[in-house]
Amino acid sequence: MAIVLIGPPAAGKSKVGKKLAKLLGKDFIDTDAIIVRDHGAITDIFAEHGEPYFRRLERAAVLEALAQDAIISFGGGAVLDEHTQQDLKSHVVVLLDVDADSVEGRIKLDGKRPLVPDIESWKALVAARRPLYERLADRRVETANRPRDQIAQELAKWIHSGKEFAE
Ligand SMILES: Nc1ncnc2c1ncn2[C@@H]1O[C@H](COP(=O)(O)OP(=O)(O)OP(=O)(O)O)[C@@H](O)[C@H]1O
Ligand SMILES: O=C(O)C1=C[C@@H](O)[C@@H](O)[C@H](O)C1
Ligand SMILES: [Mg+2]
Repeated sequence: MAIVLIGPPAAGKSKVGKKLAKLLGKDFIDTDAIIVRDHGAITDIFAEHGEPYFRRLERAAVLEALAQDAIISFGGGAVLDEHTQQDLKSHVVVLLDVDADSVEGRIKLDGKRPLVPDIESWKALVAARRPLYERLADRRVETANRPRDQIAQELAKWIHSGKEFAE
């Protein structure tokens, strides 16, 4: 069984996932990184082939990742796939959440997300996805104004306690 981090773009899934894996002594897998490894930069894939093609590559990356007993950070939209939604039922799913005001600075920093070039598009995209993120998650963690180390430690404690199986 894997521990899967889902949530809005720039919520901190990749950064926190890496730290959590280290704390738990598990492998870390990032579905965006699998796609980049096999197919090149995400912005290029979107520009050359469009979103539906990207989502097919993403579904393959999700399958590769979920086959392993690891900490897995999903790309922000990986949960849109209905097969992936079904698959997540047999894994521990954590929603890393963040509000628009707190994410604004993070988004501006890199400009690497083709679907969220600015904060207005982030808001619209996250509003549309929020019910899905919340439905799939076993636990929700607020990341605004909290250091990544603290978030990773809180999650590691929760996993160690075994409570994720009872809740
Ligand atoms: N708790 C935090 N506090 C402040 N900044 C953060 C925090 N978590 C992440 N960041 C910053 O936000 C940016 C996005 O983080 P990260 O890449 O981990 O997000 P993500 O959820 O994986 O996004 P994506 O959906 O695009 O993969 C990075 O610049 C990171 O340094
Ligand atoms: O939220 C999204 O749909 C995306 C988030 C990123 O992690 C990448 O997977 C890509 O930019 C798409
Ligand atoms: Mg990421």
